[in-house]
Amino acid sequence: MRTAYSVETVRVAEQELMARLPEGALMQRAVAGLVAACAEFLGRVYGTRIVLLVGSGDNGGDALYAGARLAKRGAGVTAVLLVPDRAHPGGLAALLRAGGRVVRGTDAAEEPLRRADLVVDGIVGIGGKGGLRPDAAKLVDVLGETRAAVVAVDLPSGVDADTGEVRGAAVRADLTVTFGTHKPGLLVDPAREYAGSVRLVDIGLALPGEAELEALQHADVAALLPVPGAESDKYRRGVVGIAAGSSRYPGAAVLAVSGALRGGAGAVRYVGPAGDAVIARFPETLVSTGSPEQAGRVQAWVVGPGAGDDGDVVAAVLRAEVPVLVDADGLRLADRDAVRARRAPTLLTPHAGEAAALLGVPREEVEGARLTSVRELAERYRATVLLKGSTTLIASPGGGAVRVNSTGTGWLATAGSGDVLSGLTGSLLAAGLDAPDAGSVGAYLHGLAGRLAADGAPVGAHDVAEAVREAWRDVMD
Ligand SMILES: NC(=O)C1=CN([C@@H]2O[C@H](COP(=O)(O)OP(=O)(O)OC[C@H]3O[C@@H](n4cnc5c(N)ncnc54)[C@H](O)[C@@H]3O)[C@@H](O)[C@H]2O)[C@@H](O)CC1
Ligand SMILES: [K+]
Repeated sequence: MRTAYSVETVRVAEQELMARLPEGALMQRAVAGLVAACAEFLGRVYGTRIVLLVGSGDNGGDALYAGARLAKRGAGVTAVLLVPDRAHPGGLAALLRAGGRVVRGTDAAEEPLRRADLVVDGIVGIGGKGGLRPDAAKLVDVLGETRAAVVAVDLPSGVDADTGEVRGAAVRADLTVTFGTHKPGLLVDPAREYAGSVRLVDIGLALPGEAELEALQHADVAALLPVPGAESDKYRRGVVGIAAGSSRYPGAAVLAVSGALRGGAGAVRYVGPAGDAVIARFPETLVSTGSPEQAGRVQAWVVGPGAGDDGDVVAAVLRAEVPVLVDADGLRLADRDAVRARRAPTLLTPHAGEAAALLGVPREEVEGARLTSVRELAERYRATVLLKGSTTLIASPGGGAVRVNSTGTGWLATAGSGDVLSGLTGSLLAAGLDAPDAGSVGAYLHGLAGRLAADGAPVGAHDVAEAVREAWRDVMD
């Protein structure tokens, strides 16, 4: 499991560790990792031109000490001091001793930046408050006009470490070298995109059990996937009910069923007006035309994909005392109080546009503040919420770690892809996974399937559904 901790938690852990170590030792651990990453990034240090962007805190101190070590290895190092009289004194002295040079202010930065092989961004780290100040923002603009490679220290300056929000100018890094733990912003868009690839340097922080964010890895998913035992029959493996599709959108039903068949449940029931289309494609589906109550036993329901305006079906499914996944049209039709009153788990799976409609805010607001939005929705609906997107987030009511999925690919932004995810995830619910696990395992497999199916070329949703089995095998390998 990859985890990320909030700034507040990092600060506490740092204090505890610093109290036990000689002064400056922690920073030197961070610096050693930063130097190694820069050297590896450059390939060869001797003769390269490196520019340090140095703010007024310890983030700038890291950059200065790293610059000093790189200068000793033969790099030409220039530090741009944003606030010259507040640059880290020890770091600055070390750089000057090692033969580095210093320029002051943004205007003087232009020429060295244009000639740099590598820029080290030490403007601000976890001490950053609000958007970058005007002189720092100007420096970031100047940097943006150059083609230099950028290594960010701890975080790309200008992104919000705790939320992943980016308000105004921020450094776009090729590599971020982060210390002690990932910060939430490094795993959540839009900030994640500014970080480039991320390298974690262990500085020995002791972190608490519960993280702010958790990202499942292959081994975590493998441990959660339902595997039939010798005693299994279809009911023990779980039966998932799909109430989806309409005469106008029969395809949504077919795709949701295609996802459900690959999610590990023992059988798939379909209820709705698209039964003929479903049975033609998947004859193993148990199809009925009545209401969800009459469909027979299920261990979980999926409702909403392509449902059009059939609010009665959504209401009927919400009355069922089994886990329910609500997607697409179902989100619009679901009564909030009915969702809040449910005793069995509910999983809502909006994309940013649907989440925005539920929250009554513009879509851009959800896209810019994904973590805040998903938490807010989970509280308002007292349900687990899976917010789809380039970094899918899964939050449950009452706080606790938010799951983040990073297997996704831009190729998944294709019609019907969400229907496959809802069927797949509903099947995992029926197989007995709890809502956060079903959501995060579903998103993981779906993202991986999307990557495997796409392999660098466009895909349709049915390709993604078909690749779920390959993704499953890949995880179990
Ligand atoms: N505390 C520790 O034990 C360690 C800290 N380390 C480094 O220290 C950093 C944290 O250092 P600090 O607490 O000094 O904080 P930072 O250096 O991240 O930022 C604080 C400084 O930036 C300025 N600032 C704040 N918001 C700004 C904004 N929006 N625009 C421009 N300037 C802004 C403040 O005036 C302050 O001087 C970490 O990110 C990491 O790089 C590492 O050396 C590892 C050890
Ligand atoms: K930084």
